[in-house]
Amino acid sequence: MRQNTVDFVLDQKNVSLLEAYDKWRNWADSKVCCDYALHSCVTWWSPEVAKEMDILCKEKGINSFKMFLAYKDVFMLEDNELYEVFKRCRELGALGMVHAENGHLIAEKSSEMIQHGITGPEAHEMCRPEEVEAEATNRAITLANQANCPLYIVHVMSKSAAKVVTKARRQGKVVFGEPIAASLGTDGTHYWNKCWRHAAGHVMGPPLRPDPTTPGYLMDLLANNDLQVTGTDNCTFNADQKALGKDDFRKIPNGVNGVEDRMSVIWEKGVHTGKMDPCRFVAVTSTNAAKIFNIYPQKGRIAVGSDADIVVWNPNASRTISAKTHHQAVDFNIFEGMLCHGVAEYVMTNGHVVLDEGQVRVTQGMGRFIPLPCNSETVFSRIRERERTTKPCKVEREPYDGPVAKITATQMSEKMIVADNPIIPNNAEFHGRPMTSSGARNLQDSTFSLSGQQIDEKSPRRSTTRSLNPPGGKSSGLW
Ligand SMILES: NC(=O)NCCC(=O)O
Ligand SMILES: [Zn+2]
Repeated sequence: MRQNTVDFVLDQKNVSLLEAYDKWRNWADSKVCCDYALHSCVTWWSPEVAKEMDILCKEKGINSFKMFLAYKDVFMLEDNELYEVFKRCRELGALGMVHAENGHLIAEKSSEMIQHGITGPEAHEMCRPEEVEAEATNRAITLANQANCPLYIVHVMSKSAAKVVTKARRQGKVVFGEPIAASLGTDGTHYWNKCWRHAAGHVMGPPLRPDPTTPGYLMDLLANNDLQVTGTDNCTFNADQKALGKDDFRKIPNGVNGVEDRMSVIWEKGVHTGKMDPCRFVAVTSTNAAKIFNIYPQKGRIAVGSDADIVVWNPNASRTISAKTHHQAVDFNIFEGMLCHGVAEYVMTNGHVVLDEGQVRVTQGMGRFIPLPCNSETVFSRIRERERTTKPCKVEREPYDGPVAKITATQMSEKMIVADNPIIPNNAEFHGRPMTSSGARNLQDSTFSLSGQQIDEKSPRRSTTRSLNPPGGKSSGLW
């Protein structure tokens, strides 16, 4: 087995993607203790971003871009922007990745929580329940599919979102789902813990789910290839940093640990429970990621010619996870107290032993940046075929040579007036489609509206409203 890492380059909105990339490389290159690669995040859209994506792919070793449907006004893209980014990814042979939550809805519901006086970490989950994740997952899949762009859903946290990914894959969509150590190893009941620090320590987006059967369910899907890869979204904050949100859950920084314990948690909950065999464990922790991110067999395989990044795993040993003994620079561990069967006894990176019977022996800077080439076969072979077979094709026909109506702007606006209705001078509010040529309602339109004023609301004599434009049209119409 082997383990490497891929971090996210995520800077402020409107910062150049190339500058952000350089910043990350400068931070990492002299410090990394194992090989690493990078994903780039796209949090704004412009022709400049499109150009930079090209450079990142062709010259900088980036082959995947993460976009956010959450974090309104900060990182969130609108649907039209996301669609543009997906099209660009497809052109470049890069993988689209999405943080799937409905940012608009979260913003509304967060304010409602505060208005109700619910300011603690439990509100973090309540204002972004499962369906908020599932809706955005479905939307991301739809937009990616329409752009013929392969998609990777990062941090799948709920049964509902996992079901959406599963269904889409069964429909033949090119989508991959990544549950993480957190969603496979623990649950969102912790948000209701009486200790604020404990509850806040679990805050991440999308949140852990209060349904305690969630981790087992996600593991079942992972074992059976409905989900394919495990990540961590490792992003840790100490208690004093989480405390920025002590009076307002919206200010608690999002993120939890995972990278150190990922293998243990997945072995414990996946292999030790009999849900998956050791080969599947290697696939979901290593090989599948290497294939999707196009670095197989250099990584993800133990073979002559592959990098000597090897974990020697003892399935008979056990350990208990604790913040007191972990190696991460954070004072909290979401897996605190979890007994894990299966322990990494030795770890080699590039042929060097870096974990020796539990002792970490690393040298800063010994890892390398590994460029990830575009056009992964695992990801793009189906996409390329679809490009060819699903190209839009026009119908060849003789041009229409009959009469064409002439209509002035005034005539058009007259036609758009609903006569005889004093409170609704212009019915455009209620109709997405124009009136028919005779002035009647377009029957493909609906007068049903989910919100706001209804077309017949407050109408004093609804049943007797006279219509000058009956369905079927007037005989004195335009024609
Ligand atoms: N998942 C999480 O809460 N980490 C912070 C950044 C992100 O949302 O991806
Ligand atoms: Zn995210």
